[in-house]
Amino acid sequence: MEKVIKIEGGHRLSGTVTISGSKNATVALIPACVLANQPVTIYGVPNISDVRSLMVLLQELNVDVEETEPGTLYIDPRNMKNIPMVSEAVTKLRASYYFMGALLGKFGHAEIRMPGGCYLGPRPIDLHLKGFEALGARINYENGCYILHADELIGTNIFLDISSVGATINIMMAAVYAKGRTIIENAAREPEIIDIATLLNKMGARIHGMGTSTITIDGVEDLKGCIHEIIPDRIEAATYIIIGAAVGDDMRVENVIPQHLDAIIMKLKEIGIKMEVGSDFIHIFGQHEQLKPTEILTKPYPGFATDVQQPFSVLLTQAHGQSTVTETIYTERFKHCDELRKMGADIDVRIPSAFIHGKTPLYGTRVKATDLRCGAALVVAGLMAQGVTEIHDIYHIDRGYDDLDGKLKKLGAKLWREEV
Ligand SMILES: CC(=O)N[C@H]1[C@@H](OP(=O)(O)OP(=O)(O)OC[C@H]2O[C@@H](n3ccc(=O)[nH]c3=O)[C@H](O)[C@@H]2O)O[C@H](CO)[C@@H](O)[C@@H]1O
Ligand SMILES: C=C(OP(=O)(O)O)C(=O)O
Repeated sequence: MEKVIKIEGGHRLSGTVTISGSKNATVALIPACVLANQPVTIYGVPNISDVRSLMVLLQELNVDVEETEPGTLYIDPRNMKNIPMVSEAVTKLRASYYFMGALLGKFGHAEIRMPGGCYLGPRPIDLHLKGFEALGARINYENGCYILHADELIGTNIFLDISSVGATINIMMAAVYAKGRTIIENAAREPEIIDIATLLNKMGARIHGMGTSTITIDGVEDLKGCIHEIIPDRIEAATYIIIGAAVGDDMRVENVIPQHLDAIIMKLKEIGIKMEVGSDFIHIFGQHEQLKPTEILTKPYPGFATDVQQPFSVLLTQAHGQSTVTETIYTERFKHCDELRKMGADIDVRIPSAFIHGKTPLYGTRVKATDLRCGAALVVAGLMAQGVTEIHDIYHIDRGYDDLDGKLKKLGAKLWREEV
């Protein structure tokens, strides 16, 4: 027996949806909290399975973690024990690898098995490991487990060959207690990185330059507790804006930082979506004229986010003519195209690009969420399709979308979960 999401398509949506705290910030903020020597409270925590997996991992490390009210986590690492992280929970998400940087930074020692997360093609962690080594760590890989050890971490200059989000955050966490100054060059500039650095600075870290490609970390001796509110999820926001563009009559997406969505807003306007961009909301006006095709090239922030490419592609099936989506981050991130084809889309994939020929009607059928944003794409497609779409492997979707069903139902969508 498996739980699936069923969506009856063809209903127009309207009303307001409120965006939750950023998944990709949260999953790094939680491991970052163990660097403190006193309790930390974080607000705006999304109710997603990645957070529940991280709570299990904290408990295994004997960290006191409590959801004091919905969306608020109290994390007290004072009785923490640095035991090897080999449980199943590590493999449930990508971000468990942030415990490498956090534990290495705090204790000079970390043992952890290979993380999980979406399969988007190969996802090496060589840049994380090279960064730790540059700070003075020795790394062994034994029985499926990374063992990182340093008698002392010493600040140094680290140039990232690729501006990796994960490597930037992991190195930042390892370096907060290092002796002297660490400079990360070609650092990633994603808003989530600013959020993690802000949390660490509230604790007493000395990090500068976050949000630029040069981040400087001056090591400190102690990190205290603090309170922190997570930034809104720009990928969840983009997903609902795309839903508004696809099937909305008049939809308002609230709790967004529009600046984080500049590249996506530009593309939506380019294909013919009409919207008002407010200070912390985006209003999508319904019923657009014939959509125009476009070309998308995914890029690190502030470029077009790879995580949005998949749901955006669904919208492009409704544009008149050929659109091209080219991946420069994860060149194999096109599994959603196979599923969309089952629903009637006309898409050729020649890696690293997908060629989408529109406009084609979409029909409900049985499809599989092969990864998180493929799942999001199938939800968008299901809302647009004629008939009922049955989405399998929905655990991927639940990793990253807080109260998806509730939010969509409030907007007038017809969807439900069923054991099949
Ligand atoms: C939890 C989280 O925040 N996940 C996001 C994060 O993933 P993640 O942090 O894993 O992605 P990275 O920014 O590290 O990856 C960018 C590129 O660098 C490559 N690379 C990365 C590290 C490394 O050591 N070696 C290497 O070659 C990757 O294969 C990829 O081609 O950023 C991705 C790119 O915006 C998003 O799709 C994910 O949603
Ligand atoms: C790929 C993603 O997540 P993760 O890195 O956690 O697998 C995503 O959020 O689209």
